[in-house]
Amino acid sequence: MSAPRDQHFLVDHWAVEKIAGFVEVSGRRVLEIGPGEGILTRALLDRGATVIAVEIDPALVEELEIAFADEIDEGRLEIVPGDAKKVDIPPFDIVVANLPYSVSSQLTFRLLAIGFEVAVLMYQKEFAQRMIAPPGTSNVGRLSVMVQTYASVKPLLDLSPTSFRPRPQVRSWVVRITPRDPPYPIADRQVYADVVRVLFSHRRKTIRKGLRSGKDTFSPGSIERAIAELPDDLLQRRPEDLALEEFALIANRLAGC
Ligand SMILES: C[S@@+](CC[C@H](N)C(=O)[O-])C[C@H]1O[C@@H](n2cnc3c(N)ncnc32)[C@H](O)[C@@H]1O
Repeated sequence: MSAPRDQHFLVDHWAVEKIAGFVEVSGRRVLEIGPGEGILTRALLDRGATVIAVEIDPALVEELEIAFADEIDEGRLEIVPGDAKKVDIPPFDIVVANLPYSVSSQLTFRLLAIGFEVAVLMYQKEFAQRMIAPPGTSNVGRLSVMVQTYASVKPLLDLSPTSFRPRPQVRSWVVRITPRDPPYPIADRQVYADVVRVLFSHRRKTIRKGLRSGKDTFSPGSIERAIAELPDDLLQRRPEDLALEEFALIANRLAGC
């Protein structure tokens, strides 16, 4: 069984130093989601970062406020109590965090929407593998397409359960996410996100049938117009076989471009 609120704390000091050192944080505003008992927070502060730490557990917030009273007084640490999925987050440059795994997807999408220079994030290994899955492989899905459209992702570290207390049942990967402009023009980002969502919620269907299943999202007229304009060989394939460029092509046709 997993710990409540994904509270698997890092106890491997070698791993903590590696994670804090993957990007230069000195003088930068670093967002940490889920500081827990503060082991990574301490490493980031020691490297000269100003840390904004968002923690959902009120008991941990209280412990952190006592343990880091000096850093808070000096303005080097701001603790934001609340749920990182929805709480207002003060401005930041970089993200470094051992994320709560059960909300990895929602937090990743939220961070990409807010924007950042670079993020070093820990995920469950299988989740990270889905993020980097190339087109045509079984792991590819909404997550991989959306993340790869707006960022490049590089695995940095593979950690075993022994790095944590209590030990999780899964391995963990630390990855670097660097946002970038989409490699292909996207006329309307909301339409693009909707296309990717609709097609992967019918992932066994061909693109033609998947689009026609999206009548709650797109008007029947715009779906038929897009189908008439798209190449037949694309309409016969399945979403997991499409390149990013082809999702952009479909979305641009639906957006009327
Ligand atoms: C995997 S632990 C990491 C703790 C610490 N960073 C470490 O490495 O030891 C995840 C942390 O995220 C917190 N957490 C869980 N869900 C959260 C949420 N929605 N928003 C903010 N913090 C959350 C948990 O209370 C816990 O402290």
